[in-house]
Amino acid sequence: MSTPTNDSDQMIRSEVPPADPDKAEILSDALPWLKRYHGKVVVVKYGGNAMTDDTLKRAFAEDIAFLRFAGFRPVVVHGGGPQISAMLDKLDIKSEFRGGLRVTTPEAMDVVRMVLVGQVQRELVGLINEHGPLAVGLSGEDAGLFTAEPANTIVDGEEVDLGLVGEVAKVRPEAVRDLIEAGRIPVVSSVAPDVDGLVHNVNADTAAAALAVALDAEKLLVLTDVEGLFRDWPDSDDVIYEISPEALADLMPSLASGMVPKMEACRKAVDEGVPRATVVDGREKHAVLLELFTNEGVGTQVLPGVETKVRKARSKAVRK
Ligand SMILES: Nc1ncnc2c1ncn2[C@@H]1O[C@H](COP(=O)(O)OP(=O)(O)O)[C@@H](O)[C@H]1O
Ligand SMILES: CC(=O)N[C@@H](CCC(=O)OP(=O)(O)O)C(=O)O
Repeated sequence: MSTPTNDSDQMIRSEVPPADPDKAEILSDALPWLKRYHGKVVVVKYGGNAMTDDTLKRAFAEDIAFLRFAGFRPVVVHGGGPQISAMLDKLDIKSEFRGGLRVTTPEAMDVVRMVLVGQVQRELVGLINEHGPLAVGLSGEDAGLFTAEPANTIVDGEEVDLGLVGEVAKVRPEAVRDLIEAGRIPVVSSVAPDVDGLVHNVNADTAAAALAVALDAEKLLVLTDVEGLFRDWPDSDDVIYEISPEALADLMPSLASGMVPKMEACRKAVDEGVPRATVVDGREKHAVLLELFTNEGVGTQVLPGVETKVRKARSKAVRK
């Protein structure tokens, strides 16, 4: 029997790529953000328009699992406006939006609840749970999480009756806290009963803001399908990237459609103690990681005591 003279003669040689110092740099740049958010609650609102693409949906679920494994305490509040509209169309039930909110009849409310809780929430929970037994779905109806009161909205100076649309009058966040403490990721649908048990349709941005306040979240992160808040929408390509709640309050009357409840939610969250609320473009893959782990803010950030800052949009605003 011959003895090999050199061990390496019997080794399998494979191609190993050289170490890439740029990757180490990216990881090490994340350190300040890991320190800031370690153990902190971050409420992420996932908008219906940013959840229409399967690849983006999977990347979003991956990002949320990543946050959890990185020591954050993520809580997801999801929307589903386009999915509700598609189902209402299929069932031939008319629906219209006023001031960015869906006028909701009792018939439409059944569909809203079915789509949000039974369809959109289930899908998100499933996608997150591909990364471990993490996500648990609940709605404003569970364990008294939200109590709704009828929402009033003024459009063009007139009060509009929105039917079964609710504002969040009260939050009992204990059920969500229990899940967080157990290491789970709560995934919350924005339907909520009023004091008499009548279920209302709550805009998901509004619900996310109320929950962020009640949980003392470090941040409210809102995903949408635009680069951020455009100034003079849709006629300019200026995106506001930093604004105070007071400056935003002045701007509110000039905002349109879905941006109305969204920016009002961010304003209210910061006004009521959440240190920052940010709207980011959910069409960008891994938008959550980019926003939370890099210096480059990718959207519009609402935080106290700042001057309004504007940048040029990467692409022109498109009217939907
Ligand atoms: N000033 C503005 N800046 C950006 N988008 C605006 C503005 N005003 C109205 N919008 C519209 O608001 C939409 C976002 O609201 P919405 O469709 O409700 O989002 P989501 O489904 O993500 O909650 C944008 O796609 C855009 O069409
Ligand atoms: C009152 C109201 O408008 N409720 C919303 C609830 C879903 C939602 O907010 O979804 P997005 O985040 O995708 O817009 C609706 O019926 O469409």
